[in-house]
Order: sequence, then C-alpha cells, then structure tokens
Amino acid sequence: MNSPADTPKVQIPSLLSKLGKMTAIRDTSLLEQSLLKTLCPMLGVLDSSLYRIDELTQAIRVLHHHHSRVIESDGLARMVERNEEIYNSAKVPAEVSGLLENVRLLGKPCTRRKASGEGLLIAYPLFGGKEICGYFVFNRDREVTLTEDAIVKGVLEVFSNYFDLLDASQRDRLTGLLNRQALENSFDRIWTILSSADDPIEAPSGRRTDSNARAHWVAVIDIDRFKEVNDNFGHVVGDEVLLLVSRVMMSVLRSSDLLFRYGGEEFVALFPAKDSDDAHALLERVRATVEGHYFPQVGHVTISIGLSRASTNDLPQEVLSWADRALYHAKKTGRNRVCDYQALVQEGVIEQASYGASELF
Ligand SMILES: Nc1nc2c(ncn2[C@@H]2O[C@H](COP(=O)(O)OP(=O)(O)OP(=O)(O)O)[C@@H](O)[C@H]2O)c(=O)[nH]1
Repeated sequence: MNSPADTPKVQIPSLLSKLGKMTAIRDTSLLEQSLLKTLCPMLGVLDSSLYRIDELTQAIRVLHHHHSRVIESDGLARMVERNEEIYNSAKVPAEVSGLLENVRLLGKPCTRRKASGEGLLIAYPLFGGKEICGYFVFNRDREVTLTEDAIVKGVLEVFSNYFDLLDASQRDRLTGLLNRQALENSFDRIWTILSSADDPIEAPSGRRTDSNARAHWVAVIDIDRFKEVNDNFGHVVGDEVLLLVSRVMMSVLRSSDLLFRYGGEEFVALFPAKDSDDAHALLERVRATVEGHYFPQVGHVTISIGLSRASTNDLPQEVLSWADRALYHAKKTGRNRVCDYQALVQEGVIEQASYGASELF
C-alpha cells in the first residue's frame, strides 16, 4: 500500500473530532455507520462498505455507505448520505469476495483493479482480537498513500477496540445474546427504520434486509416450568438449559433477526416479516425446534411465545407489553404455544390493552 506521491491531505483536527464523536456512540450499529462516515471523506471516496462475518453461521452482513449529490427544486446541489444493510452472502460480487479471500489469507490490506477497469477495489481487514472479523472496502481511482494507510489502520483499530467494548456491554454473559440494554437501543433503531420506510432513498440512515424495510414483530419467549428444571436438576443444569435453548432458537432465526435475553428465562425476539402468518410460522418453527431438542439429563423442554406487530404509531413499550399479554395467554391455555396479540384481540379472546398496563420496563 504505497504511492510515490504521498502528500497527506488528511486534516488531523477534523479526524480527531470525528474519532471523538465515534467513541461517544453507545450502539454498535450506529458505531459501524460512523466508521464509514469517518473514513469516506478522509479517503475522498463517495461509497464504502463494511463486511461482517457471523462466527456461528458464516453469513455475511454488509453495510454500505453512499454519498450522492442531488439537485434540489431550488436548483441548489446538496449531498445526501444513505446507509443500506444487506444480509446475504450470495449478493457479494465475485470480485469483492475474491479480494476479501486474499485479505483473509494474507491478514493485510489488498488491492485489485476493478473488472470494469474503473479504478481500484481496496480492502482492509478488521480484527477482533487476533481473528479477522470483517473488512472495510472501498473503490478509488488511485492507490492509498502511506499516510492514508497508517490513518485507516489506526481508525480501524480504535473502532475495533471500542466496538468490542461496546458489544461486550450489550451482551448477556451466560448466553452471549444481546441484553436488555441492547434491546432498548435496538427499539430506537428499528422504530427509526419503520418510520423512514415510506421514504427509503432519502432516509438519513436505515437498516434494510434484502426485501427492504418490512413490518417488524416483537416476540416475548419464556421457557415453560423452568423452576422445575432448577428444582429437579440444580442451577448449573438450569444454566446449561438456558444456554442451549438460546442456541437452538438462534439456529432457527435468520441472521437479520435479533434475539435478546430479557432476563431470567425470558427472551425477546425482534424481526422483520411480511405479515402475521409469516411471523407466526417463524416462531412456530422456533417453538417446535426447541420442543424437539433433547437436553442432556433434563430431556425435553418447551417454550411459550407471545407475539405482537410493531408499528410506529405505538410505543415500543406498548408493543412489548402486548406481546407479553399474548405470552400470558399462551401460558394460561396450556403452554408450548405461540399466541398473537392482534389475533387474540380480533377474535375477542382478550381485550385491547390501554397503555400503562405494561410492567416490562
Ligand atoms: N438456572 C437459572 N435459573 C434462573 C435464571 N434466571 C431465572 N431463573 C429461574 O427461572 C425460574 C422461573 O420460574 P417461574 O417464573 O416461576 O416460571 P416457570 O417455572 O418457568 O413456570 P411458567 O413460566 O409458568 O411456565 C425461577 O426458578 C428462577 O430462579 C438463571 O440465570 N439461571
């Protein structure tokens, strides 16, 4: 990574100020966006991407950051920023995956000429400990200078260290799932996405799945008769069941779905789905897979699930309390079931709740 004409154009005070802002962020997703926003102008590029690899499933999540010039109705030009998040390794272009493979094998930044002949494709590894856990990728018409190279590496190192700290503070120690604090952050983010779904192009930041912004659903999941597991087999075995249940659920959920340990033996899932049938079918698969799993010593364990649609007209706390009411109904009517709040209200099985009934937050 060098060039004979190594003329530093980087404004150090501006970079330091951006790093300061980056480390003031308390949400890992926003932190990733901030990394791209920091590096794009520094490198003089309009687009850059962050490729993240899921350790468990090897699925790839890609965050793209674009800058474009739009001409307003008054004739003035304005820069618009857009973030796009994609979960599908099949969509990584062949030339990018080939480049990432080189970076992975060499453990250092690599460059290749684009197949179209338009400039260079440059990729830097992102380290989590000693392992590569992602890649920073951008297109440019010229090589990275030595100064730029040192700065990109420095910024990526600050980012990775801070990301790991933030990520650890958002995770439950036993299961490794996202914790209650992370749920509150995710609610903020998902609600922003839902409210910007009508205008996806102009949205200042947005998390999208392959089929763009879709309706989201909240599920509260509780292990049935878990007290008996503890009473009969002890707390250590109980802990193991908690860990295994979380792994089994994760194996059914998609990489774009979020699963949180909400507390004790209670979990919350936050996920996009086309409609209530789709959401119900996914959770039914989760329920059936846990039911079919054999837990060492304990045998079989079941879960009950309450589900509610998330809408921007409602507060996240309301939606959560509705899913909790549906869970309560599932418990009352035999456990090992998935119940949908909106369906229960429509069928007249339960009354529509007025806000304030929630004890979850
Ligand atoms: N081993 C273990 N047990 C926990 C943990 N957190 C909560 N628990 C136990 O989870 C059990 C929850 O019991 P209850 O709320 O009475 O519910 P349940 O027995 O699951 O019954 P239903 O929910 O009505 O099906 C209690 O015994 C808690 O001690 C934990 O981190 N580890």
